[in-house]
Formats: sequence, structure tokens, C-alpha cells
Amino acid sequence: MTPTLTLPLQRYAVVLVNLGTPDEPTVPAIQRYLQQFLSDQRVVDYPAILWQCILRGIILPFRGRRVAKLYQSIWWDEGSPLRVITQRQTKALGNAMLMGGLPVQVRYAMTYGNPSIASVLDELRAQGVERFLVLPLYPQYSATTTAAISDQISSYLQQQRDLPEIRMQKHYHHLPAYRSALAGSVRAHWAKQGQADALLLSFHGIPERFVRLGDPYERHCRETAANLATDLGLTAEQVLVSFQSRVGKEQWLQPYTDQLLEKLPGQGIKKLQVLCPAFSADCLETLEEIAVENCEVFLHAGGEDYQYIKALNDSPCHIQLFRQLVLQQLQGW
Ligand SMILES: C=CC1=C(C)c2cc3[nH]c(cc4nc(cc5[nH]c(cc1n2)c(C)c5CCC(=O)O)C(CCC(=O)O)=C4C)c(C)c3C=C
Ligand SMILES: [Fe+2]
Ligand SMILES: [Fe+2]
Repeated sequence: MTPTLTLPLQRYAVVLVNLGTPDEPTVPAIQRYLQQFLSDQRVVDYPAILWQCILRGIILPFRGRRVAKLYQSIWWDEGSPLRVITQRQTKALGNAMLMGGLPVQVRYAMTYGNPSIASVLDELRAQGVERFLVLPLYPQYSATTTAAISDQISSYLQQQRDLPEIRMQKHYHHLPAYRSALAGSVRAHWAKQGQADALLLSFHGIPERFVRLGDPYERHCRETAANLATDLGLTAEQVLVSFQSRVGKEQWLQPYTDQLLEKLPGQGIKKLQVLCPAFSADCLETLEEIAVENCEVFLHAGGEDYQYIKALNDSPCHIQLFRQLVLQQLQGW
């Protein structure tokens, strides 16, 4: 049902927020992006002075150059896939709101890089917006992603005299519309390719220490997997969970995707389908790390068939899920 709004429609805006991506696939642009991203204490919490020496002296020069080649390999004519897909999601949600009779403004912002959360809030406030609904594009909550968005909003508010009102979706992996969108994407893949020996859910990792300190991310990932198994009628053994993209020497959530892929063919799993439910848009971590690098790992270890099932991106089910989240959040506002 369409909510009744207590302010004129022009005073509301929805802001989709994703992680961010470099402006260009060049070493300087990637270093700028990584500098901002990896200086966030929500992402890397080592003592700042020590960490800044390591970051500027070692990580930015070496990782910047290595990752530039990877970004170049996945870059699209219109730009970084993560940005292009986020733009498409924003446009599609705006259209869906319009078609549903609630033509609220929809914009996107990035936690790191452009457009920044502060710049988008500023621009919308200048147009008279007073109530913001922020939708972090992370189905599973983690302090490293969703709380980092919340921190930036808090810093923005600290600079304001006349505060806008803000609501934020914390997570949505448990909601029926998300569950059916995810299960639907696997079924659509099966309709074209058939079923494999197993379905691997590879989630972006975080340091295991963060989970010990209270981050519920791992629980959210495992709930996502259990729900998907139920919704697809698969057993727990047919739905495997692993964690990818680790950085640095600390222990991250396990099993690591690459190490698991090396073992699976020896356990009789030769045909594998891989899904990455922590990513609402395809990006470097899915298009390169999962679809290319990890495919090679699996085939090299004796696997015969490896298929990556793309992210929900701007598929109609995903946009309908966002629309439902917006309608729920706007109730009574
Ligand atoms: C070093 C710590 C990192 C943590 C913790 C982390 C958590 C985390 N990240 C995502 C989503 C994305 N990460 C992406 C890229 C990326 N992630 C890290 C590091 C951490 N991520 C780095 C250094 C990078 C850049 C690429 C690289 O150098 O390897 C992206 C893709 C961006 C793109 O431009 O395509 C996404 C999306 C989640 C969901 C998450 C925790 C739950
Ligand atoms: Fe990441
Ligand atoms: Fe990576």
C-alpha cells in the first residue's frame, strides 16, 4: 500500500548508497580511492599513525599498480561496473516509484569516492528536501559497510545547524522480497544452464576479530545461505558458504573461497555454480576475482564446469525489493 506522507512529496528523497569505486582505472585515481577507503577506521582499525605509514609507504604504491590492471580488465565503456549498475538501479527505482504513484526523488551516493554522501545530501537539501531515507545496498549488515555510512551521515549532521530527518535501512537479507529475488536469480540461471553439483555462496570477508567484537555479519551471511537452501529446496550440503577478498595477514572469516575451490573437485564436486549475495551490484570483486581468478583456481584443481551467477543488479525483482523497502520505511512519516 502507498503510505500517506505528512510533508509534501518534494521534501522527501531516497538515497541509495554503495561502497564506491575509482573514477578511472588509472593508478592515481585508484590510489585516491584506496587512500580514502582504507583510512576509514571502520574498515581498518589499526593505530592510525602506524597504519598510515604502511598504507602510504607500501599498500598504495604496490596495490594501486596491481589493482589498476584488474580494474582495466573489467571496465565498461560507460565506466566502472559498480557505478554504472548503481546508476541504473537509481534510475529504475525512480521510475518504479513514479509508476507506483509516489514519484519521490531517488539519488545515489558512494561511501568512498564520488558522489560523496555529504555532497548528495547538500544538493538535495538545497532543493528543499527535509527527510532522507538512506538505503545502504548491503543485504547483510556489517560495521565495515553499513556503520561506515552511518558515521558519514553523523559527521554531515554535525556540520548542520538545521538538521534534516534521516531514516536508514539497517539490513534486509531476511525479508521475503529479498529472499525471493535471490532464489529467483538462481532458478533463472538453472532454467538456462541446469543445476550443478553444488551452489557456492561466496561472501565478501571481514576480519574474524570484528565478528568476535560483535559484528553480526557472519550470522547474517549464514542466515542468507540457510534461507536460500530452504527456498530452493536444497540440503545444507548442496549450499556451501565461503568468504572472499581478504586483505592483509590477519585471519578473516573462513573458509576462504580460493582455498575451498582448490579442495572441492577432490571431494567430487566438479560442476559448481557460484553466487555472491553480499554484492548488490557486480564489481571488481565479482567480475574479476570470482568470475575469472577463482574460476581458474577451480579448473586447475580438477573442476570441470564453473559458472558465476550474476548479482541482482538492476533486475526487476531487485528494483521491486527496493521499492518495497521504501514504501515500508515511509510509513507514518
Ligand atoms: C581491508 C579491508 C576490507 C574490508 C573489511 C572490506 C569489507 C567489505 N567490502 C565490501 C564490498 C566491496 N569491496 C570492494 C573492494 C575492495 N574491498 C577492499 C577491502 C575491504 N573490504 C579493497 C581494498 C577493495 C578494492 C579492490 C582491491 O584493492 O582489492 C568492492 C568493489 C569496488 C569496485 O570498485 O568494484 C565492493 C563492492 C563488503 C560488502 C564488505 C563487508 C561486508
Ligand atoms: Fe571490500
Ligand atoms: Fe579483491
